[in-house]
This record gives sequence, structure tokens and C-alpha cells, in this order.
Amino acid sequence: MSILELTNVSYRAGGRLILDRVNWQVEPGQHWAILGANGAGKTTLLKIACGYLWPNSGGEVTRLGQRLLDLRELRKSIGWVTLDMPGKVPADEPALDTVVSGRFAQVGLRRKLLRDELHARLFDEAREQLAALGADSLAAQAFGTLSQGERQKVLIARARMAKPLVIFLDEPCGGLDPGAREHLLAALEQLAQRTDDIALVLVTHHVEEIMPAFTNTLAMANGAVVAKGESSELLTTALMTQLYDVSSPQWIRSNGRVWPVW
Ligand SMILES: Nc1ncnc2c1ncn2[C@@H]1O[C@H](COP(=O)(O)OP(=O)(O)OP(=O)(O)O)[C@@H](O)[C@H]1O
Repeated sequence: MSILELTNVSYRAGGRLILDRVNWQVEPGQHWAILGANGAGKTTLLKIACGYLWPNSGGEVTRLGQRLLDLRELRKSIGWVTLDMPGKVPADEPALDTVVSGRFAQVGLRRKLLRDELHARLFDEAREQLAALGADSLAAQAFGTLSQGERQKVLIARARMAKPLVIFLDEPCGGLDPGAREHLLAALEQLAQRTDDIALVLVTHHVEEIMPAFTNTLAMANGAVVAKGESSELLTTALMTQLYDVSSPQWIRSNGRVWPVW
């Protein structure tokens, strides 16, 4: 059964069609990348998948075969790490508390409200989540003092605390320097390789960020799906030209990644 299934989803806003009959299934054990130029409809698609928007021009979204009705339950089952999220986390909160707060789907942890026994268990779990991203050394550091790459790791660990079915990573490498980007991508690759109970969906503008574990890619243009399938077959010069309206790049393929040279 699909973790998430969008069938003929259409969405209209501002007098025009933003999503046009989108079909997409995320199966257990899959990790996806989503590509598309600015304005292609990626964020709108994710908002619909999370239940923040409803397909107002037709179509259906199901999660584990069920229609999305209980919004609280739904939002716990789909984590979303966005670039504007760091601004919402209290700057003086220790990173470990930020991770624990993910279990309650709230921003800012109220430690006093936790029972001792639950407290110990959750904090142990949060340490494990940080360690899975190679970020355990950050546990005691105030969130506001972390670098951008470190914040992304903490927020991904936080999203995993809710034990979601899917985590959407919306341009997690945005604003990172090349070294920080490679560290984050390596951590994501390791996580994706070891995790098949939580699907990861990476939205990116840069094909070289599609690590080998992101075996499937969805490509969008003008609100419609123009290609979807195995990343290794789908990433072609013709698709890049179609998506970004630039002349065909040459490809450098290395370690399961594809680097376009325009
Ligand atoms: N509420 C709205 N009213 C009018 N237009 C909207 C609305 N929401 C989205 N749009 C338009 O829909 C299009 C798709 O927007 P969306 O944010 O989904 O694109 P995107 O692929 O995520 O882009 P980016 O890569 O720049 O983040 C854009 O042209 C945007 O202006």
C-alpha cells in the first residue's frame, strides 16, 4: 500500500490552475527528489500532501490508503523541514530540546511538563536521532548559535522524532557553503540508506544534490508532472532543457551523482 498517493490532484488559485492533474505515489522504502523551476508548483504540491491546502479543483490524496481527514494526525505523520523554520525555534533552546519538541509537533519545548520517566526516554531517543546524522556533539548548543548546516541536521532529527511516514526536505542545502552542503548531503545519504520506514522527499533546484539513495525523481513544470521514475534514467539533458529552458548541459557522473556543466 502506498504511503502517500495523489490522484489527479488539481489546485486553482488567483484565477489560474496551479496544479494540473498530478499523480504521484510514494511507496514504502522509496526516497524521492522533486525537481522543477521556480513557480513549477512544488511547494503547492507539498502543502496539499500535508493537508495545508485541499485539492480544490479535483483529485484525491490518500495516506496508507485512507483519505486525509484527521488533520492533527496527518500533520504528525508528515514532517516538513523548510528554510524558514529555523526562525521559529527559540534561539536559546538547546539543540537536544529542539529535537525532543518534534515528538509533540510544537515549537519550543516545555521541559517542566514532561514526566521524569518520559523525559529520560525522549532525550535518549533524541540523542540517537542526532547521532544518526552525525550531529550528537551539538546536543547542548543553543539552536540560535548553530551554523545553517547544523540547524538543518537538528531540524531533520526533530522531524524524525514524530515518527512520521514521510519527511519533506524543502531545499535543505539552500544557503550552505560547498563544504557544509557536502556534509549535509553525506549525512542525508547515510540516513536514507539506513532508513526505509520513513520516506525522505528532497526538493531541490540542483540535480547534483540528488544522492544515490534518492532513487526516484518527480519533475514538474507549469503545475504538471512532466516526468517521474528512477532518478538514474530520468536525469537527461532533454529533461533539464525542458525544466529550466537552458541549453543542454554535459553530464559528469560520479559516485552515483550527476553534475551538469552548462
Ligand atoms: N494563493 C495563490 N494565489 C495566486 N498564485 C499562487 C498562489 N499560490 C501559489 N501561486 C502561484 O503558483 C505557482 C506555483 O507556486 P509554488 O510556490 O508551488 O512553486 P514552487 O515550484 O514551489 O516555486 P519555488 O521553486 O520558487 O519555490 C507560482 O507561480 C505562484 O505564484
